[in-house]
Amino acid sequence: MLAFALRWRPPAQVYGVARFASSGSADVREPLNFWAGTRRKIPPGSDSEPVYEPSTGRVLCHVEAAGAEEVEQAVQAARSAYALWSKMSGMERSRIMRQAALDIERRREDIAEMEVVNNGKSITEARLDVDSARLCIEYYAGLATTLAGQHVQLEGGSFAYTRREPLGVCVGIGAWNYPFQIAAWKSAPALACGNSMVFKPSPVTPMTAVLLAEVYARAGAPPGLFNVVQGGQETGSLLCHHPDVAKVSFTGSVPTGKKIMEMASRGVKPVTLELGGKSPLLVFEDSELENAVKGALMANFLSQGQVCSNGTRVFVQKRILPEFLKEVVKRTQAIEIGDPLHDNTRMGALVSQPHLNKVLGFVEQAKKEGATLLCGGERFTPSDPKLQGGYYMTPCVLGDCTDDMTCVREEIFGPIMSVLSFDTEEEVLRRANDSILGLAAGVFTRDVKRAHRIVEQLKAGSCFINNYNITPVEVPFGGFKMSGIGRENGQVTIEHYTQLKTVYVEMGDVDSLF
Ligand SMILES: NC(=O)C1=CN([C@@H]2O[C@H](COP(=O)(O)OP(=O)(O)OC[C@H]3O[C@@H](n4cnc5c(N)ncnc54)[C@H](O)[C@@H]3O)[C@@H](O)[C@H]2O)C=CC1
Repeated sequence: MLAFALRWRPPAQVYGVARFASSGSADVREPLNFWAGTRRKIPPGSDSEPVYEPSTGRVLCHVEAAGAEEVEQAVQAARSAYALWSKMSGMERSRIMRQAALDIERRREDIAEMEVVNNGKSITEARLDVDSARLCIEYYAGLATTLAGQHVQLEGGSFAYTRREPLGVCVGIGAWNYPFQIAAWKSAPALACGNSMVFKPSPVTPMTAVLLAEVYARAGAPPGLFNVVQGGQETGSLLCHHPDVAKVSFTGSVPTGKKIMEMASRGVKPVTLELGGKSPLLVFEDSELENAVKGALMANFLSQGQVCSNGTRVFVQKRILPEFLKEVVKRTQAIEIGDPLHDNTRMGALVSQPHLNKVLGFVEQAKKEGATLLCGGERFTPSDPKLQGGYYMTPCVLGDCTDDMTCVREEIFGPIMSVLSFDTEEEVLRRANDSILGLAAGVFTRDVKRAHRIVEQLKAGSCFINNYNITPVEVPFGGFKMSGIGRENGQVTIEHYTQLKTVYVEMGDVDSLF
């Protein structure tokens, strides 16, 4: 999920001073759990996991998992904050959220750098992620003032009205690919609607959610409004089962999404699920080739390819295939890989060693199944000695792919573009829709009628015409089929974080049947 259009320009005045000129120098000491308004240390003896700096392979710190007692404290803190927050007017909530957005703007560089240190993506992308988080909070701060019910006039002067009420304590569970942005995309609509939140980041990237917690606290949020508990599966499951939790919003893999849904079903709790994708990108022979090539790169190589909405099945109409491949390969080979904290780097490190191994395994498998390796797909070792333990690989383009290959069927979550060819519109639509997933899809064509005809038939939640991976916070984002349930961003998300109460008001006498 690229959160945000690259055409956005940073505000004229950006505060914050770069702390790390290059990778390998971050020093993390402060506790990463946060509830009731402050960072919390977990008592010794709890589970702890090493956290790595993907660009160097260095251990940054150990993250302490919250157990049953800590989860309880965080949920109770969220309950107390909810009692205050849910009674405030939309204007009051909006003011605090706007303060939070301003603080994020001031701390843009600090937050972005910490994201790079923990996730491995380039600083250029991390800044855009932070901007997206800020914009999301600004957007929902605006919507907080507009929440309203309906008035319905009924017979005999009686009437009914609806109240749009918050749900209570909501849980957010995040993935490692957009750690800060996911925390903001989940908390902003939740808080705008009057809920409080306990957020659990991925144990792979625990560092920046706590910065968001500090931002909300500094902005004047009641202690406990946004809490962070660290940990993996166990902590996540404690949260999902907790009787005082009203809703779970999850971003991650399909198998975990199913488990979350099962756990939430025991308490009949609503879920929002943002899951994986294997999205198609359709390039017709009448496309503007340069834009189509740029679109294919944007669809595959952001965040080292670790993006759920990526258009990893690139279908190209036969007549333009040679020219398209030539350009795509040329541009892919020119991608600057290296220290993600350097401004000129366009591709940093993958998130972890096991993940890198898994992605490289997909390249080997693709070769065995008959795909042609057109470029990349190898482990990359930067010349800087500090970076030599990092998890880098060269971005890869696979040609001669067919629909049955593993690289075309499975979500790889790495910088691998699979290119397939097609002849006709009917054929490519059938093949594009032949997936259990349906997060996103894209089409490049100059024919405006074809573009809309295609989009109407694509089974995907987010469709792009003549661009890819642009996700402004004003519009809903989410998947069809096994890519998820519910939406994030846009006005519709208000419905996912509120419930309606209907109030009937009798203006006459009770007309009893008894
Ligand atoms: N759709 C997307 O945006 C993402 C998709 N993925 C896909 O998932 C694969 C595995 O990545 P993971 O980080 O292991 O994803 P995951 O789906 O296992 O984990 C995502 C989050 O869920 C939590 N979690 C895991 N098991 C849980 C449980 N039983 N109860 C409650 N919470 C639980 C994790 O701690 C993490 O915070 C990736 O290789 C990629 O293919 C990963 C990240 C994001």
